Amino acid sequence: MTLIATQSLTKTYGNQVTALSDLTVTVEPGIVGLVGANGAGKSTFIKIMLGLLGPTSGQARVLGLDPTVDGHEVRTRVGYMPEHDCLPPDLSAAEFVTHMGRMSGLPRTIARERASETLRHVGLYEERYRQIGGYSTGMKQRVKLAQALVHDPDLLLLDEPTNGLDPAGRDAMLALIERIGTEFGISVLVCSHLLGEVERICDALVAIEGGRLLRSAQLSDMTTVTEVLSIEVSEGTEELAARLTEAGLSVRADGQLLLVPLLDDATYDLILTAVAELDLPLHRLDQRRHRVAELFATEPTQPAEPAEPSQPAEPAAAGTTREGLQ
Ligand SMILES: Nc1ncnc2c1ncn2[C@@H]1O[C@H](COP(=O)(O)OP(=O)(O)OP(=O)(O)O)[C@@H](O)[C@H]1O
Repeated sequence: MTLIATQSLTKTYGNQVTALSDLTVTVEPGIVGLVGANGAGKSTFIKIMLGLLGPTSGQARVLGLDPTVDGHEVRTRVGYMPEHDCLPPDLSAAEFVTHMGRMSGLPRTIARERASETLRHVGLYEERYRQIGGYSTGMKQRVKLAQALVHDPDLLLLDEPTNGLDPAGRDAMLALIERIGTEFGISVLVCSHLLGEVERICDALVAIEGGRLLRSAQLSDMTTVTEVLSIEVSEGTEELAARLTEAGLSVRADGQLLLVPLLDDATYDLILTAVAELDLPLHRLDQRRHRVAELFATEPTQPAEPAEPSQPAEPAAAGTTREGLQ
């Protein structure tokens, strides 16, 4: 079942700011990244899906429901982790998550049990009776995740879940989201301006820019194999580069890697012969895959609808990363 489907969705704030513009997209089950620079329209998108904001024009369906009409039902089936800190400092995590469970319609005892269970899933079981005000940023993010999970939703909407976390905290949060998606079978839409981060855990990506759809695809379709061989030796990289150039190959260095166009099978033979003759420890020799960020860096914008001749879509600057999307 399609989780989210929008048709020409547009949202303007006070006739001045266009946060979403003619956005037509579908989100299928799995872990899906909604990526875009700050201000691209991700939070607006989520709030419309939850029925917290109405669109200016266009339609949205979430789990087959229209959030402008069935907002309450949508919110009972969807968990939401907001971007900003919204936690009461003088309540314990157990009290707060139980309260949120009650707000979602769970009976008192069930809400208490589910709160303990979800706090265990997010790794806060031992700390659950401490006041939230004394928690670290990472712990607060986990409380926000627990309250989104407490009513056992079919879909989680997470707005910048790694905000404010250090690298280890980010890794832990991403691992937790991945586990929720794979082990619990709950679909997740993760909003982030950090493309390199979400691509690690997502099955599919939806990229938006200035409220418009940039690209929507399965991750596997985005990481296509290229006609370039990537070579890594533990030592003697420069020596090998020189030898391959002598052999007539066009060699490009990329950090510790050497990149060589794959012309035919003879290219493999030339490389293996050079490595053997120089007696170098070969660490890796494989066909390079595009990284997702490279695709965003070099491909022109694909408008959702054909652009008006008078208003051509602006291509992305070749060879640069999109501003703010890291
Ligand atoms: N309540 C509002 N009133 C006016 N403009 C708004 C409002 N909320 C958002 N905007 C504007 O709409 C645009 C999209 O904002 P939105 O918060 O949806 O983007 P975002 O991708 O979630 O970015 P961020 O991660 O920085 O929140 C921005 O230009 C923002 O300034």
